[in-house]
Amino acid sequence: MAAAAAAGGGGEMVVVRLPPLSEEDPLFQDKKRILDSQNLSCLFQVPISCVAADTLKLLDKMIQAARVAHMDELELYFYGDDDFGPLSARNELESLNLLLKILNTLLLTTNDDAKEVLQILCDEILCRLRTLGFKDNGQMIVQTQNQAMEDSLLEWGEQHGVKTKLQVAFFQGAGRGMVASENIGVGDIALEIPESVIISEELLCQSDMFLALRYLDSITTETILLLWSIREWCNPSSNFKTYFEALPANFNTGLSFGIDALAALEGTLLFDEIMQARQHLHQQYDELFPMLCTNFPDIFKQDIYTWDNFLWACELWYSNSMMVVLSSGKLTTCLIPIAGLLNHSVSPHILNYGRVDKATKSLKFPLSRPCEVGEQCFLSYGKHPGSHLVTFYGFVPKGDNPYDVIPLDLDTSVDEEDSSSLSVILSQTTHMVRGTWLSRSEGPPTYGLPQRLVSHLHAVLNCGQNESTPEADIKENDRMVLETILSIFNPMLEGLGEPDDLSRENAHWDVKLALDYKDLHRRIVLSIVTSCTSGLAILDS
Ligand SMILES: C[S@@+](CC[C@H](N)C(=O)[O-])C[C@H]1O[C@@H](n2cnc3c(N)ncnc32)[C@H](O)[C@@H]1O
Repeated sequence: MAAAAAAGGGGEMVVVRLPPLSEEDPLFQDKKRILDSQNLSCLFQVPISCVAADTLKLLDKMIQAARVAHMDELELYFYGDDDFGPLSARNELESLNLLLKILNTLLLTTNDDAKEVLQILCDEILCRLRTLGFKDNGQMIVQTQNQAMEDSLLEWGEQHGVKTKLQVAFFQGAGRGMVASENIGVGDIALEIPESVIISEELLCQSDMFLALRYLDSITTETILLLWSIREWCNPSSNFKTYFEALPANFNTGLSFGIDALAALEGTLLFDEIMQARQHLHQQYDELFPMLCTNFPDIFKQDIYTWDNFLWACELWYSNSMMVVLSSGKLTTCLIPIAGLLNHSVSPHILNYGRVDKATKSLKFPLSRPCEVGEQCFLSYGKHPGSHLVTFYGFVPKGDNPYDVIPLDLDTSVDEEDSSSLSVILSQTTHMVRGTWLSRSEGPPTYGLPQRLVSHLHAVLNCGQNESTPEADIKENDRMVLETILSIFNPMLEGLGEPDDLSRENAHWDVKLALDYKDLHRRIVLSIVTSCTSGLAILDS
């Protein structure tokens, strides 16, 4: 989707054209409906003589259109008709960066008068990008620590062609992270890693392990890579010795939770997620060992391929790997020395990365929002809910995570004599909630709850209504919906019990993390209960 743009009629207008919505996008129809309902198109004519305030009003419209274009499924689900955004930090970053790219391209080709108005737009976008995440830095406290390992890793990287504007620092509760060693602007490359130091299956191809196992159907290349990394970790003459030496001895993810932490999670979905993941890994280990040690004793030494080392490698790959398109065009899971020191944020600096530049044969990490000297530079690990981050990464991120949702398994058995619009609502069977503090509306008709969920319950509870429905009936219908939601979430809240601050102070890392996650879960459930209760109070008043 290339951005098209041109200078318009007689030099009086600048035409800013957003890429049209793709019909291939599964959300195309929904996005088009929203754009139409907001009277937005992909084409904006900015008068060159516009006063600054009018120019900024036009920019607001452009940003709204870009937000809709970048909506994902979750944002669409929680979208309310009168919600113009911002929808999430990710969406905002994508939208503002798209516009900046289009405007910067226009700046290269337009005349001086047009440049002035374009510059006003660019400056405003940069200003908005600067405000998107100031909170991150203050929330992580820098610690002073011996960083000999990290210094060696950076030196090794430099010798192998790594270029960086970042350095390593230690943060309480997050281990190592990377901070900007100079001011880094939007679009600047914070880190550049040569493909030759990326650990991927392409590196593995020539190894004795790969040659021995490649014909075994039951073992995937990813598993061989994981087994290879265990051996390299223990190999003092590995080409990646400096990288493996600088890795943590323990990853402390949910996969290593002890019995007390698991007990603390009872009543949450995370308990099931961790148990299933652990069971899967145990099963995988039991299928591989001791079989491989018996069949390939020269390659698989028993003392190296222990369950503990296997779990360490699984945690390494889950918490440190990235999906990258290599110069060969292959999309594959990789370990990337030095880039693996970047921590995650829901409002990251680096959002778009993951394709090796064929010209330079390097993987570049450009900034989507500026990072000032001394500020921690964050990456996005992806659109993950807290439960996934605890299980596979071992932390709950700070700030509002829009992917923290509670799925609802609603009984949708209703009479089939419904109208077509009703069937559309009912066919949407996957419903969910998230913290209602993320919602912009509190009162009727949705009371801070997702519009799609409320419409679904209206349909299921047979409270079809239209413009001529008397107010008393509308209120009664709303009451039924709110009471139904309360009947789901009140028992959930009771099941979660009270927060337990005392036992947390001296608790082990895993119990603390489990309790942090439970607090988050409780906060979401409580917000639903509170919104429903306030809604019922509004209906009573
Ligand atoms: C790719 S590594 C990042 C470097 C890591 N901090 C280290 O010291 O090696 C991913 C791990 O960093 C930690 N981490 C990343 N982002 C974090 C955050 N926002 N808060 C707390 N810990 C974080 C988690 O332990 C996660 O498993």
